[in-house]
Amino acid sequence: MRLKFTKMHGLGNDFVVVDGVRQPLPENGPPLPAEELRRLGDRHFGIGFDQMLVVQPARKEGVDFRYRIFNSDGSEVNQCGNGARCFARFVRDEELTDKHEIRVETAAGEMTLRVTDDGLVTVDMGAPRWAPEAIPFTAKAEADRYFLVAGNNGYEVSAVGLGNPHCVLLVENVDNAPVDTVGPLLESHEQFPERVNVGFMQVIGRNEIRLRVYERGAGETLACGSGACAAVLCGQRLGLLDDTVTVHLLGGTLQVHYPYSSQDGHSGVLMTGPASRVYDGAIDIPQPSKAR
Ligand SMILES: N[C@H](CCC[C@H](N)C(=O)O)C(=O)O
Repeated sequence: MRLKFTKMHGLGNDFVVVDGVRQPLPENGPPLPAEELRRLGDRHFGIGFDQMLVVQPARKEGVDFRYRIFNSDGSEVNQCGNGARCFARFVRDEELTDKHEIRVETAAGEMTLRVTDDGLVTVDMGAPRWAPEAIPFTAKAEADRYFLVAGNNGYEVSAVGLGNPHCVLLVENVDNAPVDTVGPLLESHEQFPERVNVGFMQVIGRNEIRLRVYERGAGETLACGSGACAAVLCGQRLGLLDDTVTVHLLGGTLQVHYPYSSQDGHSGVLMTGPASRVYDGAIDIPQPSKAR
């Protein structure tokens, strides 16, 4: 099978976007066998990506599309902030829609994406989930801070869900934060039954932070949209941040705003940033051997 794809990125968090509207892809489950998806995600043996995004036709009223997200380790996940922006740009570039406001169904629920004339995209990431079981996270009770023991050390973290789980640590300076060591340690911490994205946040002021993220299923990325929202939410909960925050990531800057309330009383986290297209490609995928 020849698979057409588009390489995109949101501040260097990079994606292979596959069009499941005009290509025959499975409606559920991975678009490819997991080992093939991991091979394509490999930056030496494949195309290389942090996540694969699968764009699919809407399957219910009130939404324009559905899209699904696969980490480079093959795991399917429910949320990707940078991916949502690239999805919105993709469907407009491909003339699959001419809307500026796009409703999309994801495994985390429905989201509204707004594409503005300056090429930026604002994503309503939905309301934060603080209850441990909704993150999911194992804890006796919901709290502003949790103390995790990992290896021979203890770590104070905040935890929040945005359709995907996040924990956030405060650091003095992201430049020397222990992302490579503490990131993987906490990513697979037993109190996060579905693993977790780990954010290292340096507070510059009440409207500005620096952030690095060790992503679940992908390792450290140059940017993490849901991670940026999670860090702002945790910083607000700790009384350190105001409603609108500029988030400086390795790959660039996002604007995060919370709370806002739409006409129907919905209150979600708004994230605004760019979405970049790099190139279009096609690759031959071995057909799974037919069962004899
Ligand atoms: N690694 C994440 C998915 C991608 C999120 C990130 N790329 C973003 O922009 O939000 C997870 O396993 O939940």
